[in-house]
Amino acid sequence: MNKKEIKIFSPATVANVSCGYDVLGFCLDTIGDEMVIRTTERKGIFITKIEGYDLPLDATKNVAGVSALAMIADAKPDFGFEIEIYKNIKPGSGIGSSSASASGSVFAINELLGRPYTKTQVTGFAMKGEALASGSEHADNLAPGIFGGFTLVKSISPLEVLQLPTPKDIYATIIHPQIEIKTSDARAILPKTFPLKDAITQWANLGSFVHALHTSDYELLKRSLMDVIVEPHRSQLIPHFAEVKLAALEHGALGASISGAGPAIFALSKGIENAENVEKAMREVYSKTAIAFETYVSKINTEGIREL
Ligand SMILES: Nc1ncnc2c1ncn2[C@@H]1O[C@H](COP(=O)(O)OP(=O)(O)O)[C@@H](O)[C@H]1O
Ligand SMILES: N[C@@H](CCOP(=O)(O)O)C(=O)O
Repeated sequence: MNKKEIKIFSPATVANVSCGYDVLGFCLDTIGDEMVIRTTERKGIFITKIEGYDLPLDATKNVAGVSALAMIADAKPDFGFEIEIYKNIKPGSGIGSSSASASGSVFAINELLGRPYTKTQVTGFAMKGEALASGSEHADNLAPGIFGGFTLVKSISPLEVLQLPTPKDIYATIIHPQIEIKTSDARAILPKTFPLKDAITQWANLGSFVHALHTSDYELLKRSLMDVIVEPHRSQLIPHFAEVKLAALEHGALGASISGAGPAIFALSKGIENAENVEKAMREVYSKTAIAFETYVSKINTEGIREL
């Protein structure tokens, strides 16, 4: 007998990770949404409650509903689902707010259906929801949320996700200035073509970053966390980005860049002490401004979305 209700934690995620625009991501542990999903006799998807932020209850306008509708169109259950969303991740944050909802609903429905779908298939349904928010399909936030740890999306069609190892002593620091940047807008400002020399630099860094994860080579990781493609364009949308990045690097971070489409900025550090020093240094930069902000230090969440 399958369960009729499930409560989950759907974590925030960091996409791009400097050198891996649209393909690399990792999963956070200290911030995420909660969701309750239960079966109902009436067929369909019904978002019955959203707390935290003002988002549409209409399932066709909410990313959680869109991905869930895609899954039930395929599974064709003879019952429906109610979804409650308790949002902690501000929409337009750059730490995968839309992704947490789009993946949380389908993760939970898959559990309630007795797990007929693989993690890759669940990610495929979640992409339908994520596309509503960002204007195009990408899975670099969804994959780390669903698989946990660091992930690389090798291809979106057909969808292929690689799970990468997590070096044991690596921590993330996030600063989230409370301004909103819509992912769709941050995608629209990017040039359509890039100089070949920049592409060469970027794929060399991406390859060496993946190698560094496999070998726990922190020195190489530090030299690979660079972005010559996206960061130069998007950093203009984030007040004090250069100062925050410099402060993080001067206080022990291995690297720092824009988290997803921003405005959040992430740093990776070896050891929690360095990650906390980086947090303090990032806070000092924004404390001198009128912009409200939140910061988080997190281990890498290797489990991903979990049942509560
Ligand atoms: N359940 C949801 N959670 C978050 N955002 C949602 C949700 N449903 C629809 N949206 C819309 O998606 C956009 C936020 O997504 P996005 O710009 O990708 O930000 P983020 O980087 O935080 O994921 C907003 O326009 C928001 O209204
Ligand atoms: N690869 C995407 C990631 C967007 O992440 P989000 O957390 O800002 O939704 C992009 O950079 O556009």
